[in-house]
Amino acid sequence: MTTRTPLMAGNWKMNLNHLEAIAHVQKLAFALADKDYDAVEVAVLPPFVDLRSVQTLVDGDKLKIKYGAQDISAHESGAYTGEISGSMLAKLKCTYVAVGHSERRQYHGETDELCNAKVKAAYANGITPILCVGEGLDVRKAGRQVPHTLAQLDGGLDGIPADQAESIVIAYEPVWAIGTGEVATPEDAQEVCGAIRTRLAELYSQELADKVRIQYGGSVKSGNVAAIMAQPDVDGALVGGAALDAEEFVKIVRFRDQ
Ligand SMILES: O=C(CO)COP(=O)(O)O
Repeated sequence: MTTRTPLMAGNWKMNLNHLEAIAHVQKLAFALADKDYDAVEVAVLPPFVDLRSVQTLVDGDKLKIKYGAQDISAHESGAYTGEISGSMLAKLKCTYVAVGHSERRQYHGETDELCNAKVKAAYANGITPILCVGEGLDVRKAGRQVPHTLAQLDGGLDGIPADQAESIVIAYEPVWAIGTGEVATPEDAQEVCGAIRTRLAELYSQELADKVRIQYGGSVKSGNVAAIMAQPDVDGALVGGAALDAEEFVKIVRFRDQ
């Protein structure tokens, strides 16, 4: 069985301007020690306008913290007002990019087809996608969370070859648990994360499925992270609100101490 390094990523959403971003990353850098980075990969996903500042700080001080964007254009360049291309993100040395976050699907009508194009755009530029999947409350109430989430997974991975898919990160984020304070139980998280890994094995191979990191996201805090991380198929967390508080995020990174 492959050991997967947990990935704790803070999705800042539309919070923290570039000055606040610098202060926040400095706080994380000050608090986190080499042993934290040995045990866990730590990443932040700031707004686009912060990325240059974060890059300058991380490069200048040789910080071990990784960073990435919250979205990517499906297009490489051209007349797409307001969009940011994968090559621009690669130039800023982004390691990760979130694709298909439920807020993008909900407020910007992003379909599985578009998410798939964005996954391809990320790989074309050497950036690792964090493909976000998960069901809304109506689907959960109907007990259809597994088929719904797996359909999003299939759609996002369509045509992605194994040599790319083996590095993908999947974030299972049940929409009803995002920003609501209502966290999925560890068993809820495991049910769907386990089903995602089984599907990856069907689509590719067991060996590949064992390598892929599957995060849980939705009201993760220092008080609930340990129980969620104890699940066999949960390999990290995609943290929203709690990632805006540096001390709290550091506690989440140190989930084994909680
Ligand atoms: O959407 C999320 C991370 O991408 C989760 O947000 P919260 O942690 O604020 O619920």
